[in-house]
Amino acid sequence: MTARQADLFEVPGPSGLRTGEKFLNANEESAAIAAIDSAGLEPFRFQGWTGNRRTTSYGWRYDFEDGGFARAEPFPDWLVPLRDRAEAFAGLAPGALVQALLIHYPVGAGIGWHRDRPVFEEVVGISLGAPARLRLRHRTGPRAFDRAEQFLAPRSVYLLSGEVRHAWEHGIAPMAQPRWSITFRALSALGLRQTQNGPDGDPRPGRTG
Ligand SMILES: O=C(O)CCC(=O)C(=O)O
Ligand SMILES: [Fe+2]
Repeated sequence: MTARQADLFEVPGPSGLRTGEKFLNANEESAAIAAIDSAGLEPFRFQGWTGNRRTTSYGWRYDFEDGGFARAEPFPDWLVPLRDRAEAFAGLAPGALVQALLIHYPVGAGIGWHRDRPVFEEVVGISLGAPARLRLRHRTGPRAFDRAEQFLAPRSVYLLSGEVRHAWEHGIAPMAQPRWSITFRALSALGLRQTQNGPDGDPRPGRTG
């Protein structure tokens, strides 16, 4: 897949946001949901608080309990072709998306306002199951925000880069139907430094994922 396909388009709002519908077909979506469901996801934990969504990471993981950034299990085989397609969609070099996060949002779960951690640069998400709205906001004053919203069709892909990734926050309101997502991330310059100078002297993250 390339970014030049007819069903990919630039969306209005903050720059750096791009979406593509029909990134997966219905069979691929079912297979991906089944693979996520059997991947041993665990409730997301943040400083003693437990969220409703369930997650697991590959390649690298960011531990929100201890603030640590560490190697995780390598990508499972089923994820590698999706990672390759996500890189092509985003115009990234093969192997750039070194981290994958699987999320299952049961009914009533969402994700609060946040920016992804600064160890990461480009973020490429695949949306599965219920249609969702990616809410976006950018602070313009002490209590004022610019707001935007991006509809995420099932089986679609989105890229967060540049302005929307760095200057805007994103979140998804709790939903009435279950949703699953696959988020791939590239390392930022900070992430590359941290992975080069880790406590165990790890070299740069492997290019095989
Ligand atoms: O489920 C999604 O598509 C968004 C996930 C997300 O924003 C994150 O994990 O940082
Ligand atoms: Fe995020």
